[in-house]
Amino acid sequence: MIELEGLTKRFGSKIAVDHLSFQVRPGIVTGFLGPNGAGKSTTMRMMLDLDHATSGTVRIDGKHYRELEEPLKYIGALLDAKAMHGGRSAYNNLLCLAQSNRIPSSRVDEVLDMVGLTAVAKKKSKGFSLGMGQRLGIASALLGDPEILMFDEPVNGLDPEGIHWIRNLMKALASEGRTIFVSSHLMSEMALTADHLIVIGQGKLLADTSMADFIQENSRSYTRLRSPQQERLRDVLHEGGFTPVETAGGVLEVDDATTEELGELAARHQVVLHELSPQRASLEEAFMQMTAGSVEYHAHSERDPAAEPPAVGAGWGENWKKPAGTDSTDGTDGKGA
Ligand SMILES: Nc1ncnc2c1ncn2[C@@H]1O[C@H](COP(=O)(O)OP(=O)(O)OP(=O)(O)O)[C@@H](O)[C@H]1O
Repeated sequence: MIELEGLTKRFGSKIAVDHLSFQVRPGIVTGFLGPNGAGKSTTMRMMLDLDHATSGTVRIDGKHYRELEEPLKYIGALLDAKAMHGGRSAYNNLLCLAQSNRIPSSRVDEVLDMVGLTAVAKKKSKGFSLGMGQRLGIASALLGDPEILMFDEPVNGLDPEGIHWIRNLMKALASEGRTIFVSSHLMSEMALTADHLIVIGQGKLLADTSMADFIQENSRSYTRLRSPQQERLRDVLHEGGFTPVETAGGVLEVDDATTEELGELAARHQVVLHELSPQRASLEEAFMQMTAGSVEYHAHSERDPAAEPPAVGAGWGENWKKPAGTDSTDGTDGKGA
């Protein structure tokens, strides 16, 4: 378990992290999202005591990082894959880390095997590709067999097989009851990996919620219907009390109805259906929805918001429906569930 309470970091006049309070719970993968410059890396660095907090606290299983006797055995982290000593082999990089943390050298072989680097264990890490460097960074995070693991952009530079591997690794580690905290800019990847989301913008907590609830509350879900008897279908839907909206290609879209209701209605009136499909927005679309109407979007209103990336800066996330008691604007952030 990781617990943040009122965590704040100032760099001069810049507030990078602003009274953040949340918990990262064991047994699930918690995703950490926010636009560039939101304060994710600074938050993670403070969790590991690499940056000193201006105010507030972080507790790792109830203790401050500095109070952990052998920290690698409590918390492992991949923050910067390039942090390894390039002149040393992958094996020696891990061996040095193991020896300085009283971890048996046999564990080095185990983690090299886990990340698929056994064949290049004796090669100097400066010759490694970005993906191999990520794997070495993940190996170092796993070295102490910690209960808590933090990964900052772990899929950076990984090929599809590597992405699949890290996704399954994180899920497997979580299913063993470990606490997994991961940041990523790849929304599609995050949607497949994380069970819970912590979202920040401009250093402030915007959301602390399950993945399913986040998508549900920030997007429209509807049913798509196609039929060779389109006009008849439209009439039947109207008679059934629904309000179909016709879109391109003769597709009808209906909100607030289940596929069962619509399918049975069509069957009762002997209308042939070629498509009856529930539509649920992706995590990325939910983000677009969350940021739509923000101050920045109004500033660019002549352009199509759907073609824009999520807004960064003032107003980011204003549309998020915060759970009661999580208002961070007054500096008294509520804790997440
Ligand atoms: N050492 C520093 N000195 C001054 N400002 C800093 C420093 N480190 C971070 N910042 C600023 O703090 C803010 C948060 O940065 P941070 O790197 O934590 O964001 P992030 O969410 O990790 O961004 P990204 O997604 O781009 O990695 C940014 O405005 C950044 O410019």
